[in-house]
Amino acid sequence: AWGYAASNGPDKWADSFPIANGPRQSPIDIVPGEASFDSKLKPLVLKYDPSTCQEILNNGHSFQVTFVDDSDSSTLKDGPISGTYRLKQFHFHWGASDDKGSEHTVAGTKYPAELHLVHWNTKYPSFGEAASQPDGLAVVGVFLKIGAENANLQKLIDAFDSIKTKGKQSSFANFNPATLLPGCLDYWTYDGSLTTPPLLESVTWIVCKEPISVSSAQMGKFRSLLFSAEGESECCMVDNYRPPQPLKGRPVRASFK
Ligand SMILES: NS(=O)(=O)c1cccc(NC(=O)NCCCCO)c1
Ligand SMILES: [Zn+2]
Repeated sequence: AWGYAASNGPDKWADSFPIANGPRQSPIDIVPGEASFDSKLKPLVLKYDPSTCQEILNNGHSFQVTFVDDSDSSTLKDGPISGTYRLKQFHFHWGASDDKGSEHTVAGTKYPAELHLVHWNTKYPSFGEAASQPDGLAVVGVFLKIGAENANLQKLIDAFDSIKTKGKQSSFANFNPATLLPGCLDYWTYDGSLTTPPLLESVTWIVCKEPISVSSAQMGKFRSLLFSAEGESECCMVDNYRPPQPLKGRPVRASFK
């Protein structure tokens, strides 16, 4: 199965998922000077209902907070998209040290971690259906930068003891993902893909320019999670990021000057 080790990591994914070398793969290196300001881009409209927060789980690749998505309670609208996209889950990617970990990079700069808020287009019947459509998903990416301790991230970290190993999950209620958004919602947007297998080219990427803070000690807690299941030899969950992929002529637009 795929992972992030030398034997099954990003350089090997094309063996089982040939779309890995496709025309709209993610992540990318965002070069601000080459992005074009588009005045037609609208501000993001994110409406999240904490009561839709369901559980937190270790899926063996990251930890994920999953939401009830059977109604339009938690949605993303406007921005570069048309229609209504429902929040399904959010998760993170991070490094073994504070000098790497994000998937997108900004003019080559790597952040220590990146948050992905995953939404699916309600013109399709489910996440699974939407994930196979070119306009099926919209993922909001938020960079994490080392600085002050983040009390909102700490609520997630406090649940880590119950999801240390692959396959563990626990109930997680009343968390408001809006508390993880930066104050300014300026963004870059481009057409891309899932950054993990099956690497489906169905994602409108919306990457926020402004990072949120995380302390180095809090990053240390992220690194205490395990890729391995209970009873297996312990493998720290670190470096679960795909490096930037070729842009292949895609435009990157900016919502700001
Ligand atoms: N990293 S990401 O592009 O935001 C993204 C968003 C939604 C799904 C995925 N990838 C997957 O669901 N892969 C299937 C198996 C993952 C762990 O069970 C990646
Ligand atoms: Zn992700």
